[in-house]
Amino acid sequence: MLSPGARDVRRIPLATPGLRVGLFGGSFNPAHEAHRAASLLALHRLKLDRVWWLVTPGNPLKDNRQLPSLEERVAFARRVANHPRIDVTGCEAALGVRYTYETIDILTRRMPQVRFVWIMGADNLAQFHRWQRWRAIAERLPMVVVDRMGQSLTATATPAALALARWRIDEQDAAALLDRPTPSWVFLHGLKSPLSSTGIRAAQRLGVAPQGR
Ligand SMILES: Nc1ncnc2c1ncn2[C@@H]1O[C@H](COP(=O)(O)OP(=O)(O)OP(=O)(O)O)[C@@H](O)[C@H]1O
Ligand SMILES: O=C(O)c1ccc[n+]([C@@H]2O[C@H](COP(=O)([O-])O)[C@@H](O)[C@H]2O)c1
Repeated sequence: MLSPGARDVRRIPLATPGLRVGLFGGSFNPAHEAHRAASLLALHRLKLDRVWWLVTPGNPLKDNRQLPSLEERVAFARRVANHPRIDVTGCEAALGVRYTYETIDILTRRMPQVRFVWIMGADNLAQFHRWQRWRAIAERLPMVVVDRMGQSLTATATPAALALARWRIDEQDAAALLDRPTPSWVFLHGLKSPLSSTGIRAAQRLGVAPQGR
């Protein structure tokens, strides 16, 4: 049986009909300022009401043996997010899903009046063709890709980006993304943070300050 605290960690945030919600999935091992900055960039440029950080029980493409518990990652992510429009949840664990297609399938069915958009960093666009049912994800909801240091030029030349290229809209039309039929996606420039969880974990092991802090 789950403790009351664990239930809170896994709860789906509340959303009223018509709300514009960005879904930002991640390992958050640990959460850092670039996650917050990417969320705020998407919030402002797409005129979202909220961003939900979906702390994954385990990225299906990563080795998760060293992954801290969901409870620890959510608790720390909440401290980093610290924003009235960002909700942090481990609800994928409660829903019993790990693949993003399953997550969005459940959320869009349960909340048909909520207008969801998937948010990811440019490194994930470069891997997107390896995700389960990635084409179906692009058909189910609009997507926003946030630039990431070292990925600006290469990410848009990767298999999924090329396959979806004709549905990419101009960045200056980003605020209209949620009003368009899917597939539809936008690449947002304006964030070039070198922060990564990998770098933070390495810095913690070495006892030095992470790059970008
Ligand atoms: N510096 C950054 N700039 C833009 N997007 C980022 C940045 N860091 C993380 N993201 C995005 O945030 C989401 C969650 O990322 P994640 O929790 O894996 O952090 P990470 O820093 O990429 O971790 P790791 O180094 O362990 O892969 C992903 O979509 C990722 O692309
Ligand atoms: O659905 C998939 O096949 C899939 C494959 C790789 C990553 N994802 C999702 O991508 C998000 C980013 O993961 P990460 O580990 O890069 O932070 C997170 O929500 C993962 O569940 C999803």
